[in-house]
Amino acid sequence: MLAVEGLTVVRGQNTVVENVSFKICAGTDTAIVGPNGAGKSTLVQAILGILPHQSGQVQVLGTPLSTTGWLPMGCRQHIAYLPQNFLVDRRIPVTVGELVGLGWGGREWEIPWLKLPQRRRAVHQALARVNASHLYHQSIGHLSGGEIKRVLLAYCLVFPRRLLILDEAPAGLDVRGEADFYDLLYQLKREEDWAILQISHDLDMVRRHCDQVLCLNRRLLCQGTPDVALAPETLALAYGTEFVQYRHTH
Ligand SMILES: Nc1ncnc2c1ncn2[C@@H]1O[C@H](COP(=O)(O)OP(=O)(O)OP(=O)(O)O)[C@@H](O)[C@H]1O
Repeated sequence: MLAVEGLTVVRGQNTVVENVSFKICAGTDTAIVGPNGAGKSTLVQAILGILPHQSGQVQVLGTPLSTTGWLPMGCRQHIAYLPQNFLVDRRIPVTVGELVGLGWGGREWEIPWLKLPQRRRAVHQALARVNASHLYHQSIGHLSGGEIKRVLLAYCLVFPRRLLILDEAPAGLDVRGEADFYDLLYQLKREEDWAILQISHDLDMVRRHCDQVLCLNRRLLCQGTPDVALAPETLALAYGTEFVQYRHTH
């Protein structure tokens, strides 16, 4: 689904991601962990083509991403991305139904109203999956932080895609919302074969839910199953020995 080979990304004067290589397959959930400033968001943004990369290769579904971040539309539409923060002018007069509907679209150019009933049905289904049907007519300016997260997730799900990239996605969700969120991710990977790549600081969640872990601190320190990649030695490399001792004594 995604192949990254020797990826290096420079921001300003600094190399913040260096020579990173990994692959992710359909039907799996991969976590990127590492301390603040480790380059996790930068790595994801380079994979998405939001940031250019200086060297290395990224292939999405076998199609190469250019160094400037260009990917053919037919391939890009298989990727859904939920960012860490969603900054929007709350005065924009857009309803939840309209926002989620923007994520629905076919490959080719179409007359917008041609498939209106299909789009409406898809929007309702996506909102139902994230328990947000009641927000359909709500203006996006009136949503709480957790509600915005649910609506953005519906935006990702409204069209069938294959790769879901999440940057600390459940932050802001309540306890029930978080549990539902991980159930939904499990469903997407098991029943619909989505590949999931998620940045997380919640190591316990990563142990419970993820199949593969990438431990990053500018370079990839370790990759493997949670048991391997979150072993005390790797955590000590990433976060320092004091942190690992602290976790052991609590
Ligand atoms: N716009 C920018 N220009 C230059 N350097 C930047 C920019 N944004 C981030 N950086 C630097 O890039 C490095 C990696 O940042 P990044 O946001 O990718 O880390 P992160 O692992 O996602 O951190 P966190 O866990 O805190 O979200 C940091 O040293 C940061 O200061």
